[in-house]
Amino acid sequence: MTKQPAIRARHLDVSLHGNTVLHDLTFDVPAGAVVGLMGPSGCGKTTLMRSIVGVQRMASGELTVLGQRPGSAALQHDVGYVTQAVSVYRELTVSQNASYFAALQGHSRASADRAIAAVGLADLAGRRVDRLSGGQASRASLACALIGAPALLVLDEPTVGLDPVTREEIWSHLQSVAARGATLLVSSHVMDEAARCDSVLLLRDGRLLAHLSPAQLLDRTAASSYDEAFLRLIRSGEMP
Ligand SMILES: Nc1ncnc2c1ncn2[C@@H]1O[C@H](COP(=O)(O)OP(=O)(O)OP(=O)(O)O)[C@@H](O)[C@H]1O
Repeated sequence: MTKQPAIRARHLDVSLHGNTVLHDLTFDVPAGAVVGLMGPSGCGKTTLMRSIVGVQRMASGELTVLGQRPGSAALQHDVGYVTQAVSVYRELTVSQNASYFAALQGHSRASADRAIAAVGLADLAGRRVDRLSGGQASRASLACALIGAPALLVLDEPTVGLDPVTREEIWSHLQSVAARGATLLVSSHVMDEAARCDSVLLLRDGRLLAHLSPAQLLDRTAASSYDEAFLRLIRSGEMP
């Protein structure tokens, strides 16, 4: 039996203040996959993520998340979302933040501790977020989204502005979350991060250019790097 996709979009249009910013998007994110969401600044990545987590109204088309309407009460504990900005309380410690988010969702202190350990912050659990580095603070946000082991994690540029070593660490945490069976949708500007994903959704000007595996991306564009592959796709504007 084929599992239902974690995210299913059909002819999805989304408008912001009268401007259509997502046009006719049709794609599936398979359950258990790590899917990258990539495209130039302003192409609509954040808007698509906000639609998926149910904080952005769609104009037309269909969008289902774990078989439900985005943002429905049934999904409350099943979807984790990490925005671009660090979304934890800076004046609280990592542990206080995680315990607070756990309590809000009716989860135990132990689940908060597990989430902190899962992002490698156990040693810094007692430190205030405003006394952490940027990468550590990003991991603190990620820990809060991991509490309760949501089935779908939507992460808006979790590695933006981070050095390659910290990016590697974050990806290794994400990969261990995926290994547990969660579905991950992760946006990024760094095309090399396509290699970390099972497949990549490429957006340009609010339209889906392609949904390919990393190997297909290189093959079909005859490019030697993900940057080059992406530029070729963007410039051709055509499905490979
Ligand atoms: N409040 C708004 N009203 C009208 N248009 C908006 C509004 N907010 C964003 N937009 C436009 O919607 C488009 C998509 O924006 P979005 O933030 O989703 O892009 P993005 O791909 O996430 O960009 P970035 O990579 O820079 O974060 C952009 O062209 C932006 O100018």
